[in-house]
Amino acid sequence: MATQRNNTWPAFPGGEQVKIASLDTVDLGRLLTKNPIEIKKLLDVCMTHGFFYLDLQTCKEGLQLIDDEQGVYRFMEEYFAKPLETKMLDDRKSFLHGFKPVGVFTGTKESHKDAYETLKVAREEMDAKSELMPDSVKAKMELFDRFMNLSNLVNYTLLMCLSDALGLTGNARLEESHRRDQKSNTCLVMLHYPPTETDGTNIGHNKHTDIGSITLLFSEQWGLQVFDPETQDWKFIQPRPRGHATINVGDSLRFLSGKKLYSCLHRVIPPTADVQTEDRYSIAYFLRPENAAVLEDADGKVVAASKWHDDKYVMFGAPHQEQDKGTVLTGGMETILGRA
Ligand SMILES: O=C(O)CCC(=O)C(=O)O
Ligand SMILES: [Fe+2]
Repeated sequence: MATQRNNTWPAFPGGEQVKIASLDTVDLGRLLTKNPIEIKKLLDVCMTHGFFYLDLQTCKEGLQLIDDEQGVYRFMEEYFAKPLETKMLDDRKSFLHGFKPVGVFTGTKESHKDAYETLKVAREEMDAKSELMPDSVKAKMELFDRFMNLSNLVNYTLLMCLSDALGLTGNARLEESHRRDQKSNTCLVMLHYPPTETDGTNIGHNKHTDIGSITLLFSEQWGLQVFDPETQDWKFIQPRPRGHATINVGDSLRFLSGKKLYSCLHRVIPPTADVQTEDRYSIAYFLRPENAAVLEDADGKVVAASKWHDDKYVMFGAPHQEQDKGTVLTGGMETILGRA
């Protein structure tokens, strides 16, 4: 039985009525004890929506993650409030490590750039306690190490339950292409959407499917939207702070599952008509396959997981016209869902 720590979730800003996605909730405690009904439910949501809430309040690992989530927000408020010049010292011009300023990628609106900055910590650098990690992260090593380990445990639990539900054995099990001692692009990404101008050139986080296998996402604020194939429009995802994470399947897991699982199309827009009025924070832990894992993409092309990662990041920076020409940005899902 879930101990509900909080079920009064924030209302949409300004009291406006908006379309809200109806997502199922999966229980982490039940998955950890291999409850067959919960495992079946997990498979069903991953085959039909690819997006769901995960209730973290039903096991000690989840409760610790909820507490640490708050610690990470406090860190982010302090970190992103620093002057740009200071944050740029952490810019390693990398898709996997360090700081990225606002405006590197394409935004949600034609001829606009993105409106978010990020700080990334790769799992392999955390595992190696690498000196290359940002000093501010190293100063909070205990928090980040625990947070990333718990996020990893959650995503592996999902992966193992999905392997069970799909009846996979031996090397075909999904965990076998996500071995922790192999090189991968698995990482923690902290995202900050600063307030924007009315007529600014930066807006949102453009529509996309995630590159990797499973994304564990936290945010206490509105802005995330998912494309609903039934109604052919965007719906907001209700934030459920202090108790739930939002989980989604990414392209790599879709491809590894022989396209049985559904990699979901999503984006972030300011909830208040094109202008981000408050600072928005979100935290994503991206579990990705080993770099050498072999994927068959939406066009039937065989690619290494690391190449899919790099190609997709290059596409994030391309103009809309270019993005719309191929299947990379949305993992081919627009052919299935309809054009967003
Ligand atoms: O900021 C968010 O809520 C979502 C970010 C996201 O979709 C991503 O970084 O892939
Ligand atoms: Fe995403």
